[in-house]
Amino acid sequence: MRWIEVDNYEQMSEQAAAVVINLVKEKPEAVIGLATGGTPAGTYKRLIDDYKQNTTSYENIKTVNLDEYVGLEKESDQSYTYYMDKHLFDHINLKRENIHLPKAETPPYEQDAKDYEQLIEDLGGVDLQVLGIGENGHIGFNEPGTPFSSKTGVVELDPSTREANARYFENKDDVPTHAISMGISTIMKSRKIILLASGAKKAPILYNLFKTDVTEDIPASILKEHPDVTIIADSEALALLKEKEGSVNR
Ligand SMILES: N[C@@H]1[C@@H](O)[C@H](O)[C@@H](COP(=O)(O)O)O[C@@H]1O
Repeated sequence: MRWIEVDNYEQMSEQAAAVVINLVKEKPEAVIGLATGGTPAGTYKRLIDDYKQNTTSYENIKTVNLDEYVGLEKESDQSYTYYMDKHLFDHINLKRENIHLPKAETPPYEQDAKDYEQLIEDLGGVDLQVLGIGENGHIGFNEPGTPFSSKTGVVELDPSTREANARYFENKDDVPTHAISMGISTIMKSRKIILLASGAKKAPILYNLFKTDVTEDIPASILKEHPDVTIIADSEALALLKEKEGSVNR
């Protein structure tokens, strides 16, 4: 696991976008795993700027998103489908048929999850997975305690995750209780992973992640067993770690 410290959100976004753009140039038919949330939004903005300025083409790129809320209509402002359209897909030349998110709109959700796992396999696996991290160490929507062997499935959201994501909803109670998420074993099959973190709220979990052994209590800790993971985090997110351990650029 490689740790890279950058000054701020803008630099984190810049570096993450550069990793994606390099892959798109090297492998124009790559499969890219994408995340939602506040953290990767700046990365997507840079991908759009680069697309407009340098005409980097996504014509043959395929995308698979990590997760989607169960039971929300795709058109709903809070669905991850809507998020991805608004923040990225509407602005670059990805083909609609190459964009994939778990369905999760209406039952049978378990079947949707199985189909999604199969789809990722059929695409040949993920070349690059972009990850954020929950304040409790979740990746995708795999909450603490999720078995590392988990495949894509229907997962229950931790009350703390619903709380953290309530800012995107009108009402706290509107936050769905479940999601379909790529499993931890699914994420681990990605050939390369970048995990992004920004802001003081992520400082405690990054410190815990750095210090911990691999444990299901901190889902992101499994990434220590992956051969190609880079954490790109800003100074605020690394503040506690640096205070206690010194430099993290290693
Ligand atoms: N399912 C998503 C995760 O993929 C994301 O990494 C996390 C952090 O979100 P943010 O980037 O807004 O802090 O939130 C959500 O729960």
